[in-house]
Amino acid sequence: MSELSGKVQTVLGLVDPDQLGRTMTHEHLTMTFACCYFPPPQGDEAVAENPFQMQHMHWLRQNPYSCHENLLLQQEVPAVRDELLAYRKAGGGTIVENTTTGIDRDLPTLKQLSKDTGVHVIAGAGYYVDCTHTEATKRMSVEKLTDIIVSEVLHRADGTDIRCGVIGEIGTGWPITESERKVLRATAHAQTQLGCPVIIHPGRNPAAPAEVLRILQEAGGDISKTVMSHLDRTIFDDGELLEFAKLGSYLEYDLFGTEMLDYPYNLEVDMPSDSQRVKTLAFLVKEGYGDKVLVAHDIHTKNRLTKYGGHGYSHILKNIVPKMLMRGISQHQVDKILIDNPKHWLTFK
Ligand SMILES: CCC(=O)NCCS(=O)(=O)O
Repeated sequence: MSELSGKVQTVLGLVDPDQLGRTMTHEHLTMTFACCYFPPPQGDEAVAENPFQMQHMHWLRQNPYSCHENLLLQQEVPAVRDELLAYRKAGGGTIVENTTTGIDRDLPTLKQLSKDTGVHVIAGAGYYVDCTHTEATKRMSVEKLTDIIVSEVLHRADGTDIRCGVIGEIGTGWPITESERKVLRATAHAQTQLGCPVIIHPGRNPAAPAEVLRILQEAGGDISKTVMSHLDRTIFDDGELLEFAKLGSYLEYDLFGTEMLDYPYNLEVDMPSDSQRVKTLAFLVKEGYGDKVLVAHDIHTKNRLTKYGGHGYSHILKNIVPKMLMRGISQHQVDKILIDNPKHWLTFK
């Protein structure tokens, strides 16, 4: 039995799962999203160049990916520290930090933030989407990729003495590229060796989540210990959602706080409101999937910080939980979503 078995691995070391408390399973505290810059809508080119100030934040709410500065969350460490203190005060205990190779994972900063705030932080191993894979990464064999991922969890990552506690978010697009397929197979092989949690960023197509699970399963991955992220912008039909839920992964609604009329990466997508997200959670609970639901905000741009008028990392605890209760989700079930399900997912086998 490995020393990890029955424990959760944070950036400060191993902890007992009962210590985690309320957990957001998909956040970023420091990263860059420059890889996914999207040109502004025609006619708005000048607006996109406005100084990064409060009076321009209304534009960023609808166009977050069209301003270079907005994509540099790593410039906001002091503001994120304040937000984590507020998160702790609001009853939060743990944050899973999903920044992987390709979007500027910064483990020393995560460690310092955890020390400064008392919030448990769990870091992610592995690789983001194809466009961030280096040529060297693309040339690697599945075996080599597996060794790197295993080492990031078992030994250290990025030349630090810090270990990752989950694999992911592993980035995939649609269609899934060859390099992404290799990383998925390596993820499954590493998970088999480690008995660890895995979290996936699927492509923006309703068929993408199931296809990812198929690849993982074929490579020996443990679907019951795998989280499918971003379902709020990926599967919209209730029937399709139930078909996907049957496959057995965790079901994550992690874009709480985002309202965007034109989702630039796929204009077919109507991004739901928070009220619609809560309705979907209630539906999944009613259908018997209460043990599989997870929630988060996936903060990955500056404008979502409270410093810039955004909802911040405490939005779910402060605003969404009361709404869940109002819509008939019991306190017991809320606790499952915020405490028990993350704890079970994050504990090494
Ligand atoms: C790195 C953050 C991330 O991937 N967030 C998901 C954004 S979206 O695909 O849901 O638009």
